[in-house]
Amino acid sequence: MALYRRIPGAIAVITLTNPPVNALSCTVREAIYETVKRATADQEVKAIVLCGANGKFCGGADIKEFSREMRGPPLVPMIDMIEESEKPVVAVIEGVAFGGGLELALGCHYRIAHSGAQVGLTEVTLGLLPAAGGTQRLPRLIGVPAALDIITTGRHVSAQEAVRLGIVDKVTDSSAMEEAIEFAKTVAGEPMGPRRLSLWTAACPEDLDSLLEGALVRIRQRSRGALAPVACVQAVRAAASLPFAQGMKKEQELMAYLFTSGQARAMQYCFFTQRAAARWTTPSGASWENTKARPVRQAAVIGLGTMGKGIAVSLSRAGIPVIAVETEQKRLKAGRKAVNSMLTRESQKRGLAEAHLGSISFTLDLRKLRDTDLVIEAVFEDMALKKQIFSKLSSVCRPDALLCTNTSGLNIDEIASAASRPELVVGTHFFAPAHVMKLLEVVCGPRTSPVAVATAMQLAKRLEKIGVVVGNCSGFVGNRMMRPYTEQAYYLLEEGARPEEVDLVLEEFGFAMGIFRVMDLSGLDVGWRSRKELGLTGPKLPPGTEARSRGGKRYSPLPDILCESGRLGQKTGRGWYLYEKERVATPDPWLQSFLEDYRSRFGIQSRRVGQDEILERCLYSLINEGFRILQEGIAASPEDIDVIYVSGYGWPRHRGGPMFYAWMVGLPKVLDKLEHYHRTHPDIPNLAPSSMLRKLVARGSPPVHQWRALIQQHSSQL
Ligand SMILES: CC(C)(COP(=O)(O)OP(=O)(O)OC[C@H]1O[C@@H](n2cnc3c(N)ncnc32)[C@H](O)[C@@H]1OP(=O)(O)O)[C@@H](O)C(=O)NCCC(=O)NCCSC(=O)CC(=O)CCCCCCCCCCCCC(=O)O
Ligand SMILES: NC(=O)C1=CN([C@@H]2O[C@H](COP(=O)(O)OP(=O)(O)OC[C@H]3O[C@@H](n4cnc5c(N)ncnc54)[C@H](O)[C@@H]3O)[C@@H](O)[C@H]2O)C=CC1
Repeated sequence: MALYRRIPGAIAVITLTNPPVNALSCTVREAIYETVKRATADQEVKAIVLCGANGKFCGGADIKEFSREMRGPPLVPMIDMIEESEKPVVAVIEGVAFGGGLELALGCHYRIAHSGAQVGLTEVTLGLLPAAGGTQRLPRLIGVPAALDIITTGRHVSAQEAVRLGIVDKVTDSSAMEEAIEFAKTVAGEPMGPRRLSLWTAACPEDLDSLLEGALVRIRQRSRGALAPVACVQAVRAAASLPFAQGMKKEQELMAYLFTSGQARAMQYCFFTQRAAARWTTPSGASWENTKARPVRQAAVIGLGTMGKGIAVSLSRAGIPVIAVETEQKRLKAGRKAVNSMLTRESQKRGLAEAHLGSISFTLDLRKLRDTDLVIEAVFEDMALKKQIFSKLSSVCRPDALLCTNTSGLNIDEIASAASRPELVVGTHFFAPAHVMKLLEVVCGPRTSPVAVATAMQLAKRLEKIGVVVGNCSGFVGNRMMRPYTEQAYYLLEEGARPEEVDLVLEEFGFAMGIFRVMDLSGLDVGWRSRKELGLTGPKLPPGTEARSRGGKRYSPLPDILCESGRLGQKTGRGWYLYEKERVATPDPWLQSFLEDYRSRFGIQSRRVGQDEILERCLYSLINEGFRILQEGIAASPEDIDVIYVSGYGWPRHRGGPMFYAWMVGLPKVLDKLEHYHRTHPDIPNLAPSSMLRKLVARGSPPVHQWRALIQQHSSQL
């Protein structure tokens, strides 16, 4: 709702009141209409101040209403009514003004913000565009280039930047409300015509076409295949070239197109599932509601390699003092140098004084960890080494210290068996680069206590990451699902495809990089080491093992052969691609002839593999593994799997995540295709459709949010 009150000085104050973010629900819109009409009709009122309750102006339209039939007064005429008011309307922006919230403020004649506030037209992140006049008013207010950037990225703009750009008229460190009231008194009675943005003309550069073309290029790089940012560019073009009314018409047409698109549905699904992941539960009844996290006042990181460095930076950035441990002086020195320069870059980027960062001390002595509340181990992926460290930690650390491992797939329970308090051992699987990537898989072993889960999830929140609780199995959720996906990619090469063909299909789907480019970037030796560890290749492989079969199942030795010949990816200048210029992947003629020789050596008839087959075999095998994970209770819900893929593996947000995508495609189609590919390749067992998929199809393919009820009938590993 919106509360109305009169205060001395002939001011009416209208307060949006819809916790937690004062979203513009049907009731709120009705109340705004009514209160603005009341204020404009009241002869005693000379100016109107519009604010939000509880220190937040407005989080925009009520996203929950998008999936229902629209009721109540629409936003556009409501904002027009405010703009047309003869009495000045001053918006008080505290907390946030996002999406429809900022559009509402743009309809007001003045905007006064608190210095801690943020504004933004965030609709593009929900698969939409700012369709309450935002695409037309913002370019008129701040010019086309700056508006184009804000509208197509949906980025959050600080109050300081907002005043610099002219989005708000004034920023204050003290009470924005008081400032706005005083200001309103000074402008009461002035003509409001010049303050109506709909009457302005957008300042437009001469080279408008090249500006818009440049934006489209960046959009294709950032989010290939996404409809909303492209529609945003079209709407801004309308603002630059058409009168306001015609621009508004274009905005509405584009919105109608986006609103009913599967992409908008997928992105709104992502918005809610990301938040739902924090509400974890385990079948034992433990949950985020009934389990208190332990306070973390000091943390430690063991190992300052690729991951440890980023983890230490993340902790420090959250204001947590860190002790970083290495094995030898040289590595410690290198780690310290790298961490310090990352922190300097961070503080420059965020405009933070270094004093706001948690201090980091560096040591070779594990005994220095006696007072830490939480330790994160990030040493080599080696079970014996990890067990040795956990055993030492048990004797060095306080008995209640939480012991976390960053293993990317080893058995948490086996690691915990080396600790004296296995219930305080939990997996905290960060993703590279750890100070950038948002995902944190919180891996719960059979003996992990609820308090350990709660503390790790609380840590995720403090580090501004998205924590998702998963069960203990080889590769957990994310990496386990990657295995069948990468295997299919190798098999496709064996059968006749080229790496660049596979990558192109995946990039057209929306991944920022195809799988072969990803492997080249992270290093082919990562998977090679793990295959050697598993005895699939290398010295542990029993003599006489067939080259293309392991345990009666198909196996591709292609990546092993590449590694054996020193092709480890970007770092060696060649892998699946050639890198003559740093980081620029070019198809390698050597690889092409190597693949031809390989096929003829093994009598494989090369064929043209179609784009549909590439996409279906890669994605459906990954999705099928997701169904198995659900069936085994390794993930609590399909939504959790989707959050993991969108926030940790570059799955395009506008496709919702693998499980949501499967539902959008149609579960019967996914089942059909898997059956077909499994018939064609009976030696690839993970193409056999999982029983969970069959069950869902048999139940009529219910929407994703109903799967959880079916899954609960299965055992859970959480
Ligand atoms: C605001 C935040 C920054 C707050 O963050 P934080 O404090 O961290 O809290 P959260 O955990 O994120 O949120 C708390 C809680 O609130 C819920 N929530 C947040 N925002 C909203 C919202 N806007 N609506 C509903 N609920 C919201 C959130 O889900 C949490 O609850 P939980 O899920 O239960 O845990 C942060 O929340 C944030 O960033 N929020 C989103 C801000 C945003 O993106 N806003 C934009 C919304 S879209 C918008 O405003 C669009 C428009 O204005 C356009 C309007 C035009 C509409 C016209 C429709 C015309 C259609 C024509 C089509 C015709 C089709 C046909 O022909 O049929
Ligand atoms: N590299 C990646 O992309 C990811 C790795 N992981 C996991 O994170 C862990 C670390 O991986 P990386 O950082 O890539 O390894 P890395 O090889 O880059 O670094 C490991 C570091 O640990 C140090 N170390 C080894 N033994 C030690 C000991 N006893 N005490 C203190 N330090 C010791 C080494 O000196 C080295 O600096 C592994 O378990 C890995 O599986 C998880 C997610 C992603």
